[in-house]
Amino acid sequence: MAGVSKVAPTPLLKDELDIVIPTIRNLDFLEMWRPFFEQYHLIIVQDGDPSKVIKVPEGFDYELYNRNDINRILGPKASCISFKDSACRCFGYMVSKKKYIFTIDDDCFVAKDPSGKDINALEQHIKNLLTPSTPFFFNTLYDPYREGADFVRGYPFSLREGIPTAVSHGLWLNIPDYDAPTQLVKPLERNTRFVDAVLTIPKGTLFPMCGMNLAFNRELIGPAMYFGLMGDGQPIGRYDDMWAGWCMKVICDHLGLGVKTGLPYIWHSKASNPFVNLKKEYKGIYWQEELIPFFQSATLPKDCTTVQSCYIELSKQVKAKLGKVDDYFLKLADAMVTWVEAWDELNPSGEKSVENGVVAK
Ligand SMILES: O=c1ccn([C@@H]2O[C@H](COP(=O)(O)OP(=O)(O)O[C@H]3O[C@@H](CO)[C@H](O)[C@H]3O)[C@@H](O)[C@H]2O)c(=O)[nH]1
Ligand SMILES: [Mn+2]
Repeated sequence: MAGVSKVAPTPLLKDELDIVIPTIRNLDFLEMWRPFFEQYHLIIVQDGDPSKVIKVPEGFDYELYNRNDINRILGPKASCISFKDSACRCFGYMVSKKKYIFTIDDDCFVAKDPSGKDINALEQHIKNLLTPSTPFFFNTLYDPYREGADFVRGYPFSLREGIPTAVSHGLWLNIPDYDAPTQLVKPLERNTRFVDAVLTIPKGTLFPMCGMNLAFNRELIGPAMYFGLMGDGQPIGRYDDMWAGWCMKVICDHLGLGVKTGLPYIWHSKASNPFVNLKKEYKGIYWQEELIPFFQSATLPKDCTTVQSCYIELSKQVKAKLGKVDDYFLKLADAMVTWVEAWDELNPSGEKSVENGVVAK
């Protein structure tokens, strides 16, 4: 029948996906997401003062963890979870028991597509995660698995099966995720450009992963999604998601897992203070000129076949090669090990080998 879509509806995955929200404020923003989120279980990671009561709108199914809970559950290993920084969200990844995670900031709202339709960001992330990635050969018509697109002429048929997708990185309308210097120079700049595309990030290419609107397959890559030590007592902030993205991408490339970026968009409503951000970021702005070459040249041994073993190996290389940049990286390397130990303690199902993107049973 004309006009009837032959495309299967996107599975809800409502019992296989947790939504992780780091927060220091009441979660009124959930009202706007209610049509899309109400069927899902939320994991709220309350940062800052644990005695503050976070109000969650009625009708949502959630568990909430504050700093007292984190300390109680992890004991001394809680030292690897940041305090007074959105990096605390990774505790939610660790305590979840679901296959998929979607994490979103509490100042991110439902965006509209050019037709004026509300964007179900979660549905698009699920589509991205359930369809393969193509990191080995670039498809010029973007996502070949999308309705109305395909592989173009010259695309090797031997590569058209693609590989499993581990991470789906969404974008933001209105306030873009700019660094502090850019925010200072362009305080009024707003992102109004809706680009209707999903791209696989090619193998061997790093990217700046933003934690604001992000989903991933926890079973494939969860142990690598450590949002590095930031915030209280740390010399740097706002590089938690960047650190996770660089470690994750090196491991995904090694294990044959894919990473996508593009749709879905959310509406990012609040620009954090650029001066506060500059104070948090400034060391990272020059450190990253040494960090990026480190990750670009990082190689993992063939016998690293699990995410955990890859991550531990990476932490050793961080300690050996980045300790000279600053003692902070010696502490971060240790925190990476603590994170994996804590992960395995809370997720005793054991390490699983990943061979060419396929998790061993
Ligand atoms: O100490 C804190 C501060 C904030 N949060 C929660 O984290 C997110 C993000 O907070 P906010 O929107 O105020 O900050 P942004 O600068 O826009 O954050 C984005 O930039 C990067 C920071 O690393 C990251 O990609 C985004 O988070 C909100 O949910 C706050 O409630 C916190 O937990 N602790
Ligand atoms: Mn924000």
